[in-house]
Amino acid sequence: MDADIKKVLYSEQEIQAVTQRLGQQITADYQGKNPLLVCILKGAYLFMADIAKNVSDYAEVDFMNVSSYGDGVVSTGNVKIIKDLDIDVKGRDVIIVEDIVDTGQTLAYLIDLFNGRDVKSVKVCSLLDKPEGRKVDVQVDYAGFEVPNEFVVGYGLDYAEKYRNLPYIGILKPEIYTE
Ligand SMILES: O=P(O)(O)OC[C@H]1O[C@H](OP(=O)(O)OP(=O)(O)O)[C@H](O)[C@@H]1O
Ligand code: HPA
Repeated sequence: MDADIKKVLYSEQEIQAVTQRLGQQITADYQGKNPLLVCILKGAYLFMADIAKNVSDYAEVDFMNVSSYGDGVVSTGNVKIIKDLDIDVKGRDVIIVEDIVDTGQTLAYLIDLFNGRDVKSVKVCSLLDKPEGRKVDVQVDYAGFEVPNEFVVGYGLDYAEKYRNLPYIGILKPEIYTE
């Protein structure tokens, strides 16, 4: 699998350190509240587990599966809900847990959706931020690492469903995919 990776950007150890830092920040900011951590599947499945373990105050978790990339490396721009939340978000302090914010289209869609469902507040925690990919202006409140404008995989992120189980974040060799 490593043969498909051009460069490792962030090791498992570096990711653990950043999830600790973000978990501590969230714990401090939400003291006395009961935030709902919303994991955006599938990409955020590993990050969610690490963030949840590092939020030391009381928090609830729920899962939503949305997709807009299909099997390609370019967003279709059409965000589809594959699985919705189980918990009612009305009046809740929601923290969206994402693996990456790239064009920003998924996040813009989700923020609109949750505001329409009358949340008390909505913030965003993303392991990766790719600012050069942005097509829609969205803000990441808790960001792990900035990545360059290349297709990255690992630690939850896929190309055509592969590489999600890599324990690190790496740049995929361009010859592996076709745009
Ligand atoms: O900022 P954007 O350009 O919208 O990209 C970010 C989204 O794309 C990926 O999801 P994807 O649609 O690939 O589904 P997946 O999480 O199941 O892989 C990723 O997990 C984010 O949710
Ligand atoms: O760079 C990326 N890699 C994997 N999934 C993604 N979804 C948006 N950008 C990316």
